[in-house]
Amino acid sequence: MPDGLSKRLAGMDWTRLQQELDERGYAVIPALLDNEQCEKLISAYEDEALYRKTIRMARYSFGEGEYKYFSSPLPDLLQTLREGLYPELAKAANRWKERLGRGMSYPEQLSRFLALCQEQGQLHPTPLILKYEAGGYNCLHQDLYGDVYFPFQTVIALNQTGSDYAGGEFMLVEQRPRAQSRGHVIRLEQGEALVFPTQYRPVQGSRGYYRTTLRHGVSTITEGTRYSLGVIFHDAK
Ligand SMILES: O=C(O)CCC(=O)C(=O)O
Ligand SMILES: [Fe+2]
Repeated sequence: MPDGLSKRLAGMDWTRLQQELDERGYAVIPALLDNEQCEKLISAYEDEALYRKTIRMARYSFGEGEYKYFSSPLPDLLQTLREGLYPELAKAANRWKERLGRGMSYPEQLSRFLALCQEQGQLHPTPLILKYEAGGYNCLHQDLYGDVYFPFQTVIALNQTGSDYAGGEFMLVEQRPRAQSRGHVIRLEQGEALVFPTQYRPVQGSRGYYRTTLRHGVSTITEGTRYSLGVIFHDAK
């Protein structure tokens, strides 16, 4: 199964993705997973052996809904996603590091980046599956789990807006220096992935690049149940 995914990743239009990331900070990858892959992930939601931790969001005032972190070793599909997306995103991360004049250098391979996480005691995998029922939502936040962090993350819609649920748009809010915040609303189709900045992005200004701060969340699900898959690259303490 991940063979098809590896091919899909290898055949992607990475040039366009790089351009979109630079121009607006985020990029959509159409049909990254097929419906069967999405449905398999959803049907494994109750298979507790796959997960290391369940978070009920209301308990921490994170929102309303639930998510589960996959345990190590990650299922093949998640390992393939993380490994396959990382190298191109690391190129973008290093380019942004130059533009922002801050941050670490990102190794070319995921395994080397994860070794850096390990050195800082960040040992636990962070990919997660989220489930929101009607009334659910995810407050604006950033996913930082220690000193080492990767500046991009990915979320994949596992079911279909319109037929499986209504509402539940992905929100990205960009806080600009000494200016009002700008909001982006992204409606993802089943199997589509969104690559977005974990914390900052460089924006071209009249005197070079400046930095905006990003937070993401999910608007209220008004009907049905929404499932999503989060692929975060840095591991957690
Ligand atoms: O459910 C979503 O679309 C967003 C999940 C999220 O916060 C994440 O993947 O980091
Ligand atoms: Fe998140």
